[in-house]
Amino acid sequence: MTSSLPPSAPAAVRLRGLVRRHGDVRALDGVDLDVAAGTFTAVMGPSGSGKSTLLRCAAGLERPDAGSVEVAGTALEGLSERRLTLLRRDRIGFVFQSFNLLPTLTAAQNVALPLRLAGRRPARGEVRAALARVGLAGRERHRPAELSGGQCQRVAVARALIAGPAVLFGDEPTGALDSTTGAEVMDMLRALVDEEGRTLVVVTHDPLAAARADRVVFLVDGRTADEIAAPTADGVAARLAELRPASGVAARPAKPHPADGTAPHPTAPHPAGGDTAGPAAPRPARAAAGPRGGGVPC
Ligand SMILES: Nc1ncnc2c1ncn2[C@@H]1O[C@H](COP(=O)(O)OP(=O)(O)OP(=O)(O)O)[C@@H](O)[C@H]1O
Repeated sequence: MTSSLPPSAPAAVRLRGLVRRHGDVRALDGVDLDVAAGTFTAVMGPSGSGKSTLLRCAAGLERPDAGSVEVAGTALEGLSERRLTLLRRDRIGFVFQSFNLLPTLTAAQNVALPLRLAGRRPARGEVRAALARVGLAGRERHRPAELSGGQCQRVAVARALIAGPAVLFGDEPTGALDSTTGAEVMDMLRALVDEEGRTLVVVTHDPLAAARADRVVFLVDGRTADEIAAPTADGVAARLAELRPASGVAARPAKPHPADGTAPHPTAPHPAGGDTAGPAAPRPARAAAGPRGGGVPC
């Protein structure tokens, strides 16, 4: 199934025939997807259906084995590692389930980091305004350990947006938060689209979170299986239940992750998905200590 836009609509992200293999597993098996600028897309699907892989390929964190990725009109294939790194730094924002803030830096220093890495000194008030925009006015000097989980994710969002990316990707950005805090973060993300015309693509397992999006795209076995426009939580949950294997077991093996000790995932903090060291980025901490509420430090 192809999820495309009318020919006139500008695409912030355009994926064509995306294939990504991990050994024998085809994590992505020919995905076509267009994301219109200024819209909020949620990506859902059973465990192992390829959601994170899709996001990482679209954001230039992983190279697909076949197919093409275009972000804001720039084709990613064929870019050197250096050009890809610069594109990620300047045009792509990424937030992870596990926040990935640098613990020794204040909120303001974390947010300023992508600009510093680009050799730019933040303009006066720029970082303060970015933090205010995500509801953290007055928290500039707090370190991550002095912030709640929801506040940490807000810092991560401010950091991902500070360079003015064309697209903000989020891999289960509320997955480590309790439901109330997660809902507040999703509302904030929704407001970024409505009030600032940002473009968001977010992987989530939560139908309530997905209902904040303009559209939900469902992946099954590495392919787009369906999509719902103007989603409701009930509609999303019902479709998801239909798409899940009857046994309730993941159709394909769940990915290895650090908690299993089965794969050496990199753990270095990754500012705004645009590190200078290359495409590696930490995978989300799936087996985190549990949901984090408003008052629990990150
Ligand atoms: N680094 C990797 N090494 C080996 N296999 C991988 C790797 N990353 C993903 N896979 C495999 O690719 C498939 C898709 O994984 P992916 O993480 O994209 O799925 P997902 O839909 O995000 O899953 P979940 O909802 O559980 O996070 C899975 O079968 C997974 O085991």
